[in-house]
Amino acid sequence: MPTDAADTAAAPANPLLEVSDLRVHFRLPRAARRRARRAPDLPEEAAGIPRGDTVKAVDGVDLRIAHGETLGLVGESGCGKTTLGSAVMGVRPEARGHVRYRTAQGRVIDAAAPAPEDVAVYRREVRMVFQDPYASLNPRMTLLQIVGEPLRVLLGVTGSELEDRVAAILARVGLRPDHLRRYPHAFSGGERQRVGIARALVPGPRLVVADEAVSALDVSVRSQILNLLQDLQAEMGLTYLFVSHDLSVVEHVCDRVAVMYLGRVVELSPTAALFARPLHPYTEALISAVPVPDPRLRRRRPVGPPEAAGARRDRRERIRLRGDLPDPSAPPPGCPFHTRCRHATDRCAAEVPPLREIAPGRLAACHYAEELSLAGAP
Ligand SMILES: Nc1ncnc2c1ncn2[C@@H]1O[C@H](COP(=O)(O)OP(=O)(O)OP(=O)(O)O)[C@@H](O)[C@H]1O
Repeated sequence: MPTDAADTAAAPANPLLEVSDLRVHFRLPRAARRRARRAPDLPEEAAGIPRGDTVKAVDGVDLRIAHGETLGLVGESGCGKTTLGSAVMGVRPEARGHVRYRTAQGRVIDAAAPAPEDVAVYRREVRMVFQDPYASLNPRMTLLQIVGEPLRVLLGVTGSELEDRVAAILARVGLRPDHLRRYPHAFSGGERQRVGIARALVPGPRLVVADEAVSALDVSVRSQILNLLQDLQAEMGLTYLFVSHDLSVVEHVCDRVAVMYLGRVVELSPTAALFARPLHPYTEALISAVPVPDPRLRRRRPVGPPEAAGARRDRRERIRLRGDLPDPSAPPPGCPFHTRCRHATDRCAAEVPPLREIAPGRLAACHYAEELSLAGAP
């Protein structure tokens, strides 16, 4: 019998991070609101002009991440992935709800409202790897300054100890430790991303939010960085929230995947199950567009016989999503996906489907998830 998401056994019992009823709503600037009021019945093709006055970038998300797990967060551009990641980092003042993190000492910090003494602990233990290795490194700082800054600011490390620790982490991410005094421009995109990873890991975090961490890299470099992230995870006992629009990458590195659509999680499943048999029509469409896997990527965990997901996907038709992502300031009533869903009925236009447990460990927000899952069985 399906149950509500809040009661489900789909999530780990003692999570490292628990996000509950997280909402990040952005009020649009006044000019955009004026335009919207002047043209309330804009045709769909007049996209780009918001029709509402608020964008619900994240709208009631519940997630739990277990220690040592990699949770993928996927969805089209604009569905709220980055906003959710930044709310987890505690840098979204608009965030409402809870982001509860269990520290190494076993205390719980709410990133949405940390006590003053917890701010530095959170910044040390929860770190971020950014997408763009060019924009995210200050070109006027040396590697020693860039990577050393969190050690200096968060842990008060200085002098030769600072140099030693920076050199050690540079070596660990595959860079030459004697390059301490070089500037970012001397490095390639892949090397810069290694610097970004070193900067994230140097104060000894436990949770890392990787936001499109390999999207800006050449395909050949991408697999090296992903393999590095997986090695570091095993070695340092890291937990990852892995934000990506690239499902082929997510398939290789994640234990579970949360699929977002217009600010909500519409499916949450273990990776192998999600790729073998998606429960939500949106997931099904995203997966049908995934290209053949990159053979250079190591799999984090075996996902069944080699024939499994890839071959099944080859047999599956490519599903073209109708139209673009709706205006996020005026989402459709009922199921937010119904305007693009090939299975939608009148019920979908009227009733919001709750995120509920469809099978053990698997949640979906679709009125017809059970039927679709059976119909889509390979
Ligand atoms: N500061 C902001 N003010 C107003 N709207 C915002 C702001 N930041 C994000 N948004 C809107 O919130 C929605 C979600 O954006 P977000 O960047 O989180 O999506 P995303 O899935 O990460 O997309 P992408 O992959 O393109 O970064 C979008 O409609 C975006 O335009």
